[in-house]
Amino acid sequence: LCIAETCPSCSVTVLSDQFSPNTTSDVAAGILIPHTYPGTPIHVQKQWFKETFTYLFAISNSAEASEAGIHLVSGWQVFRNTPKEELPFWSDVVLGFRPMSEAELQKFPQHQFGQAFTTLKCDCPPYLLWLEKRLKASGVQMYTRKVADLWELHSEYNIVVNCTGIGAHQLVGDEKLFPVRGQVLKVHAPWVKNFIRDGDGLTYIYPGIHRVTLGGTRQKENWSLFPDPGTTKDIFDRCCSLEPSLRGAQDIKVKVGLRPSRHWVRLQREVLSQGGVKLLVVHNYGHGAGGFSVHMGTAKEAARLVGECIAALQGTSSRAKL
Ligand SMILES: Cc1cc2nc3c(=O)[nH]c(=O)nc-3n(C[C@H](O)[C@H](O)[C@H](O)COP(=O)(O)OP(=O)(O)OC[C@H]3O[C@@H](n4cnc5c(N)ncnc54)[C@H](O)[C@@H]3O)c2cc1C
Ligand SMILES: O=C(O)CCC(=O)C(=O)O
Repeated sequence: LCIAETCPSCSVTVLSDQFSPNTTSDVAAGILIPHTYPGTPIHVQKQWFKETFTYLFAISNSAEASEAGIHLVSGWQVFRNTPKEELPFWSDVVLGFRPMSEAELQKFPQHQFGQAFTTLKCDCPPYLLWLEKRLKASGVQMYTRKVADLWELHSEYNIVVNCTGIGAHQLVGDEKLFPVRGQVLKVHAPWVKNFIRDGDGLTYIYPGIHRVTLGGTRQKENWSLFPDPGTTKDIFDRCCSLEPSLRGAQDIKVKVGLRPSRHWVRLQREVLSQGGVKLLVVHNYGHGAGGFSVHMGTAKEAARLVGECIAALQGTSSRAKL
């Protein structure tokens, strides 16, 4: 979408073996709380987060908000022990970040420190459909197709943007990319209005417009997409210990996704070449546990790299497919 919007002369096609609701992004809780990529400078990560926050905040303040599934949510991140770093790098991007008061902490007898703030939350399946609608309105073509090798696209396209998430492990043989399996529950509990996140990152409760997401697990190198019933019970019990009223939650649905994890998001240009023929590639994958929180910032950077590729192509003769 960023490419279609920033480069109207390009003809953009989306190829994917799965669309919503069958992607990792559909499983995400969709909360805007960044995770840290150890291999990326913090100021860059902050910029990605800020751009994403600003973009979604504008949607949350528009008539599109409910169709796009975006809303503000306030809540608490609680810690059993006071963390070394009391101010995360994103604290001045979210709204109203402050330490929790004694009165608020009384709700969490097992925790001794906490942070209160307001952030954005997205119901990912409606958001993805909303994005698809905007893509189609911009004239973008969408086809179901599994790509076995990027090179197979060279005769049809000048530039390939690789946003395949965990699929890049097989597609480009990236050994630095690994799955971190996450299981979550989506429940009906409309009285839960505030988010609660245990600072260890394992247990969280995120109310959305229609359902509340309860999490979670972080299982490195586990490729299983099958829900585990023992894990479902464990997640439910952990969440009920943070918010006992959840015992009354109904219609529990279980989802599993594989976080496309890497020490840094692979956001770079590459030139593939065979027999003197070149294919320009922009990679944008490896967003791990925080892909939703930085999606617009990284998409803008990917679109900028596509702009560089176009400039390079304009200096050559292979412009026919643009
Ligand atoms: C349980 C869980 C909870 C999460 N919660 C949050 C959260 O609250 N906040 C947050 O910021 N992040 C969260 N995340 C992380 C977030 O979901 C990911 O970072 C993000 O979804 C990655 O998006 P993506 O588009 O790169 O990958 P995907 O959503 O997996 O999309 C990749 C697409 O590429 C297609 N594809 C792959 N290989 C090929 C191929 N060879 N040919 C054609 N198409 C291909 C796939 O079909 C898919 O459509 C969560 C993740 C999980 C698992
Ligand atoms: O970490 C969080 O609190 C949000 C959910 C998430 O990003 C995840 O489970 O990976």
